[in-house]
Amino acid sequence: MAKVIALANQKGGVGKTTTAVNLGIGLAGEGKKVLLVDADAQGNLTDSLGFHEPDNLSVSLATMLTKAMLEEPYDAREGILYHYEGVDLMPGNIELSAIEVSLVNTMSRETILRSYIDAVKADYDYVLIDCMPSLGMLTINALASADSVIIPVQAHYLPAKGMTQLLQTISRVRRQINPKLVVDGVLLTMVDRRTRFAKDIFFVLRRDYGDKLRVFGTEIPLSVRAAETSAKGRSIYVHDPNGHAAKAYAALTKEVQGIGSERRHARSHQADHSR
Ligand SMILES: Nc1ncnc2c1ncn2[C@@H]1O[C@H](COP(=O)(O)OP(=O)(O)OP(=O)(O)O)[C@@H](O)[C@H]1O
Ligand SMILES: [Mg+2]
Repeated sequence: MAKVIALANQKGGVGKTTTAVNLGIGLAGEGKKVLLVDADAQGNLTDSLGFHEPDNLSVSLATMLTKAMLEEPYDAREGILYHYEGVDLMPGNIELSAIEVSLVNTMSRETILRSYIDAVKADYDYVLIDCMPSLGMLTINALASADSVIIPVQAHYLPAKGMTQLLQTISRVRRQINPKLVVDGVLLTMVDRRTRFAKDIFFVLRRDYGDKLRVFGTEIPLSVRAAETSAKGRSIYVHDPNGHAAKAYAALTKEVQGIGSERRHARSHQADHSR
């Protein structure tokens, strides 16, 4: 059964979509079966993988969520696209903004996306959900569907109120809808080695949120090459395989795979102690 990871931060332009692409394709490169879900009405993830409207998008996440809301039986595999670098994609587009509105007046409005993810996740090792930059209904749905959250943070902005609000939302979803939800960590993105910002942010996160909020050991460097990939419809591993950004995303891929085993390890230790 897949591990479902939401990439979430209501702040825009922090690297959620770029991380979904390059972590997803990184995991596929490690032999994992990966589904990327574009839960953003901007459809950036879909575009970045080279699927442009209106060619391929007669069925999108909005179609599936509409069916789930109507409680109609549907084929959950319908509309899943395949990218040649080895990942599947459930595309998203502007129709998701209408879904965001209609969810508000729907029964089980927080768990509509979960019913879709539950219907497809048996086929995958990882499902990555690329969230939109808001804490609206679709992001709540993504958090309700996920096992864990990765929070990309742009290294040259000090995370202020926004981070507290995001963590509170995550806690609320955990309490009310999805008790298993954990934060895998904060991922520093667009790190410029010529400045100290990344170190300052690390310090502020530690000071304000303590050791409980893990910060990934891997930092994603500021890289023009990484920024170019979205227009090319491919990952950093193909676009600039020997560059810093490709190395960083490969390291992140390893780190993310390690998290599952770390937790299993911790649990089996606990079990040992409780015997
Ligand atoms: N490591 C990087 N170095 C330089 N530019 C980057 C890097 N990662 C992403 N970018 C660029 O920064 C912009 C924002 O990245 P991205 O779209 O991944 O963020 P996002 O959090 O998904 O944004 P949104 O909130 O709008 O969905 C894009 O133009 C992207 O190409
Ligand atoms: Mg995005």
